[in-house]
Amino acid sequence: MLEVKDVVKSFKTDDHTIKPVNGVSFSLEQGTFAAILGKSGSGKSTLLSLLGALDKATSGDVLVDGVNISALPDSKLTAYRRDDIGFVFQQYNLIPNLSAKENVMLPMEFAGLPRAKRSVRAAQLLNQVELTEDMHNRKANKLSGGQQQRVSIARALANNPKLILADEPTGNLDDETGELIIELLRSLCHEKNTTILVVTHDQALARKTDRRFRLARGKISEITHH
Ligand SMILES: Nc1ncnc2c1ncn2[C@@H]1O[C@H](COP(=O)(O)OP(=O)(O)OP(=O)(O)O)[C@@H](O)[C@H]1O
Repeated sequence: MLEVKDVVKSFKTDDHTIKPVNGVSFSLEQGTFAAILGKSGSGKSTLLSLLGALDKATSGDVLVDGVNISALPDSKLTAYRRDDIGFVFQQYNLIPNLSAKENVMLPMEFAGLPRAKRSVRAAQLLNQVELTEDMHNRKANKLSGGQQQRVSIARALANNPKLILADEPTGNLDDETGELIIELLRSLCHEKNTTILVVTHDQALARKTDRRFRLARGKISEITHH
């Protein structure tokens, strides 16, 4: 469902051009839990932003379910980001003074789902990520890190995306909470057949994935299957 073909991203600085992503190709089948690993500066976040259409590749193609997102006009990219991709961030990026449920309802509102349906679906998703009901109406800034990450995963699932992209989802959590979040992502992947790609330094997280891609200086240096 994801095909990345010879993708390059270059930036011009004052006196030279740098290529944080320099000819990356790989593919992922639907329902795969995959990780991108690599040292700091190896190009992981840049690659993730290309896959999520937060930035445009300089050359190469990114196909999601057969649609080449590198060729989509800007007007269609907004809909792609909203409908086809779920984002999970290290810092959760919730709206602090909205409740857990309101945070999850927000992307559904952008997608035009009627209010009553948004409310029911948000509650279902929060139950799915095992956030207890007494937390649903609690403001995001009154939740623990692990609880906030659960809300952010529920929000990522809101519009039933084809692909979830997660940048260091356990980076701000203690080991035990991180472990629970890893298990949650893994079960979502395998039970709901969602494709999840995480960028991580967390070895415990990487060990739980089905496929790992190691980046070094903007290129894939190693692929591991499990
Ligand atoms: N907009 C930009 N302009 C110029 N250089 C950039 C830009 N974005 C990223 N880079 C450079 O590209 C390289 C790769 O950055 P990237 O953030 O993708 O690495 P990373 O592997 O995610 O690192 P980390 O693990 O530290 O987050 C770095 O040297 C960075 O400085």
